[in-house]
Amino acid sequence: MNALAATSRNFKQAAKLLGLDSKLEKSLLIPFREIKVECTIPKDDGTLASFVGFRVQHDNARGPMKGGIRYHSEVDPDEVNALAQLMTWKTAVANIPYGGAKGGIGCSPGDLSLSELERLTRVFTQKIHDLIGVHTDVPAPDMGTNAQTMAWILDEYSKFHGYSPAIVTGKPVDLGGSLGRDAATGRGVLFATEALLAEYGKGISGQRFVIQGFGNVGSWAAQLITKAGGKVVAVSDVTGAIKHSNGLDIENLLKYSVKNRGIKGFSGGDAIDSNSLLTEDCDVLIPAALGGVINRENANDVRAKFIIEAANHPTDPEADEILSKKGVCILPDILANSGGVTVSYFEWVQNIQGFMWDEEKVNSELKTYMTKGFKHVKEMCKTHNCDLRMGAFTLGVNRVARATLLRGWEA
Ligand SMILES: NC(=O)C1=CN([C@@H]2O[C@H](COP(=O)(O)OP(=O)(O)OC[C@H]3O[C@@H](n4cnc5c(N)ncnc54)[C@H](OP(=O)(O)O)[C@@H]3O)[C@@H](O)[C@H]2O)C=CC1
Ligand SMILES: O=C(O)CCC(=O)C(=O)O
Repeated sequence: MNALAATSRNFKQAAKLLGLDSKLEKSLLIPFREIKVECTIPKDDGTLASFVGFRVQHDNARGPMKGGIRYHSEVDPDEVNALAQLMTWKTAVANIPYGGAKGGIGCSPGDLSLSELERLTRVFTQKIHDLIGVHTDVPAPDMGTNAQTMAWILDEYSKFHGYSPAIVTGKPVDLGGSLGRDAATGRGVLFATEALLAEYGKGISGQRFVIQGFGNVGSWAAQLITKAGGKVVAVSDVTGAIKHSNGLDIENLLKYSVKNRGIKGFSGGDAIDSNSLLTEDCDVLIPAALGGVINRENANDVRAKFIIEAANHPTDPEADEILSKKGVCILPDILANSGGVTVSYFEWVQNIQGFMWDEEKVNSELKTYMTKGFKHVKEMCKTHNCDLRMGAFTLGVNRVARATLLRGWEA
C-alpha cells in the first residue's frame, strides 16, 4: 500500500472512532495547497540537470505549517502528501502550535557535489519563497538534507524578505539554530522508548536494539540508547548492515561511517544481509530510514517485541495487522519521532524571542513534551479501546478538528 493510501486509511479509522462529521473529515484530509516546481541547475561540468521539487502544505488550523524537506531519488507527490498529512497529526500530538507540511526534491544527493546541492537548494527556494513564511510555513531537515541545506534556504529566502532566521529550523547554531536540535529526534526516540518500556516494567538498560538507518535519527538514537545502557546489536545504512550480538561499539562505528561514508567494511561486527536486518533477533526494533519497510512480506518474521517508529510511516497497515496478532507493540511515528519537530518549535520560539536557551533547558523541555505526548496518547487508547497508533491518530485528529471548528467556516 502506498504511503498516502496507508496514512489516509489510518486517518479515516481515527475519524470513525471520533465520530467526525463526514464533511469535516473530507476537509481535514484534503491538503491546503500542493506545490510542484521545476528546478534546473547547471552541473559542475556545465551540462544542465532538471529536478522536480514539491511542497505540500496540508493544514494550518493550529498554526503555521511545519515539516521537513527531503532529498531522495524516490520522492514523489503522493509520498510528500502523506508525509505532510502525518506532520499535521504529529504537531497536534506533540501539542505544539503548528499545522503540517512536507517538501522534497526527487534527486540522489550522494551523486551531487556540494556546489550542485547548493544551487539546487537556492533554485528550489526561489520557486517557493513567496509561499513559505515565518508565520505560514517553516521548513526543516529530513532525509538527505541537513543544517547546511537549511542555511542555504535561510540565505536565499532572506534575499527576498530581509534577514529571517525563523524561516527554517534545524539550521546551524551559528545562524540561530537551537542547541540540541541535531540530536532531538533521536533523543525524543529515547524518551518515548523509556516511557513505553516503563509500562512493561522495563528500562533501556539490558534491552537489545536493532536500528535501520544510521543518519541523523538512527545514529543519535544509537548513541543515546548505548549511553542509557541499551545494547545496539545490529545497524544498517544504504551501504550495508552489521551485527554484533554483544553490542556494537557505536562511537567507533560512527567515526568509521563518517570517514568511509557508510558502515560497510566496519571490522567491529559481522556483515549481514540488509534485507534480514528487520527480522534480526532483538527486543526493540527501530526503523530510522525509509517508509513502508515493514510490510506483509516480512512482518511475520519480525522477532522484536517492540517497534519504535523513528522513521515516518515505516510500517504498512497490512503489517500492522500481522504484528498486532503476533503481540508486537508499535510506538507510532507521529509520537515516537516527534522530538525533532518539538525542538524545531523551541528553535522557532528562540528566534522570535531573540533569546537562546541552553542545551539543558532544550533537553528537559523535550522530555516534558515527549512524556506528556505519551500520556495523552495512552488516555486516548483507553477512551477508544485502541492500539497506540489509533491512540495517537485520534489524539492528533481530534485536536485539529477542534481547532478547525473553533475557527469556523465563514468566508
Ligand atoms: N531528521 C529529523 O529530524 C527527522 C527525521 N524523521 C524521519 O527519520 C527517517 C530518517 O531521517 P534522517 O535520519 O533525518 O535522514 P538521513 O538522511 O540523515 O539518514 C537516513 C539514513 O537512512 C539510510 N538509508 C537510506 N535508505 C536505506 C535503506 N534502504 N536501508 C537502510 N538504510 C537506509 C541512509 O543511509 P546512507 O547515509 O548510506 O544513504 C542514512 O543512514 C526518515 O524517515 C525521516 O522522515 C522523522 C522526524 C524528524
Ligand atoms: O523539524 C521539523 O520541523 C520537521 C521534522 C520532520 O520533517 C518530521 O518530523 O518528519
